[in-house]
Amino acid sequence: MFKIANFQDSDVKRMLSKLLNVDKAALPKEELREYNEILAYMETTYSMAQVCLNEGPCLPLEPDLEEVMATSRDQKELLWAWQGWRDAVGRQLRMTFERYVQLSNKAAKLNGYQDMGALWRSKYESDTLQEDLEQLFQELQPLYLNLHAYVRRALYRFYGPELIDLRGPIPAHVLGNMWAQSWVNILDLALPFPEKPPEDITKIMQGQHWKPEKMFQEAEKFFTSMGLLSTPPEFWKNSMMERPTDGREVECHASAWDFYNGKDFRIKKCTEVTIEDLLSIFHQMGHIQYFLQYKNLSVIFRAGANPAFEEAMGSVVTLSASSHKHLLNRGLLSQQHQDKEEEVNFLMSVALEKIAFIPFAYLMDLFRWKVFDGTIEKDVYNQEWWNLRLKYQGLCPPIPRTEEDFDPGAKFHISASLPYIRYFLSLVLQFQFHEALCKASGHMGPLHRCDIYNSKEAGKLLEDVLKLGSSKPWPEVLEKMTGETKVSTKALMTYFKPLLNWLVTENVRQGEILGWPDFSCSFEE
Ligand SMILES: C[C@H](NC(=O)O)C(=O)O
Ligand SMILES: [Zn+2]
Repeated sequence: MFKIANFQDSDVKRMLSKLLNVDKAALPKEELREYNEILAYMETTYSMAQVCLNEGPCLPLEPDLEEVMATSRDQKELLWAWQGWRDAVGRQLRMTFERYVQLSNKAAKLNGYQDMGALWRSKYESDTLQEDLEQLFQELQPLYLNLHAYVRRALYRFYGPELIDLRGPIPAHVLGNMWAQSWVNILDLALPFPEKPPEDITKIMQGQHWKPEKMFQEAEKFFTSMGLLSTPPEFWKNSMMERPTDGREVECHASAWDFYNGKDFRIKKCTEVTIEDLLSIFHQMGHIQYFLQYKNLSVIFRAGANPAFEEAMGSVVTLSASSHKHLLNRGLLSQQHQDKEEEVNFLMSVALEKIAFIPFAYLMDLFRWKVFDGTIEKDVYNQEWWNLRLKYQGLCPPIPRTEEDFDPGAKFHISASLPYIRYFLSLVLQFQFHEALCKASGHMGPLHRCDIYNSKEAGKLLEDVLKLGSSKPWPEVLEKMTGETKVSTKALMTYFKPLLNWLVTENVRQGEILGWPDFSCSFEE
């Protein structure tokens, strides 16, 4: 055992403190084997699960069940997919998850942490993390509550009062997504100016015969246009860009991989030719760019400044890539000018993706931290999950749930033991980064019209940050990029200001109630 205090050099001290945490490897051999079996079982159950129609085919999550959740407007069909997925996955994982929690906490204690939640939070090197997160969430609440009330009204217009209570939570199966974490797929029901619908970029991509490889090339071109690094030949040879057709069972949830040899970097994704998948590829390419930029650091520093930085790097590029200016420039839109109303429609589409996500991204680890620290005991896992879904997202299950169910297990990151607070922090950080990079690129005008494509100045600023990996405390890295040492919601609020103004006016006009005072979950008879 070495005493870090005896060392002077700050880099050496930083390295040693990181080396001290060996995570699961601290478990005795037998329990480590059991832990790995448990993780393999949870991930395999998730990736192999299908939901079968009475007569006829069984549907996997990607692309089939996600397609149903995104496009069906028949609430019975939506309920079938929603319930079927939770029966096929969540229910199967419940017992295993209880043992996963025990072994995880044992490993955490062996590394000197109170529980696994404390070990996960330690990656942010802050003893005020939870208070800071709650503060960020409170600042974003008005934006979310206005969006929730507006979308609830839109769903009420379509599904009627027997399904939607204008003073209550929204049933979780009609929001266009299996976990109601992104509502972008019901934009058609919630378009502020329906007489000016946005062009369908997926249709344009398919009309132009886009293929998965071209989507990856398009994302890489964005990074190289800024003077950043291109991917090595191994990337194109070793990546899995489509679901295999040779019968191999794969985990389709997109991911990026660093093989830590300076040459082998890969993305695994079951790509469909859609705008949603194109933006997801930009996100994954952001991970790859981070790997490339820090590949010459000592291996202990080959990570993001904190996990949220890793998620934000791809997402910040996506903010430019999804802008009207960029899509027009890349031939994916034909309509030159966007008037004020079309701009509100555009901001609504971004808000349905990003603002709807806020409470979901926050509660995913609020739930797991409480499970790890024992606040949530195993015989109430599911009701506590839904208490959080009601409190933070204003959602209800579409049908009664019991403790036979384990609905959190139906989300990939819980079956794969992947922490999630990184996505909440990334949501705020990516707008802070976007504002800084847009400024560096010389952008003038509203933040939501900025596109940093081709900007060498923005590329240089990004490169200086990416190269540092996790070799410096993240506040120092944040200051290098933005001049600030604290995560701030200011840039996000600036980006959505025009939409919030419109939403508040619209909700006042409709006499909407913000929130869900009728908090009970009424179930369809
Ligand atoms: C937001 C998160 N993205 C990712 O895993 O790449 C998710 O899909 O839930
Ligand atoms: Zn990611």
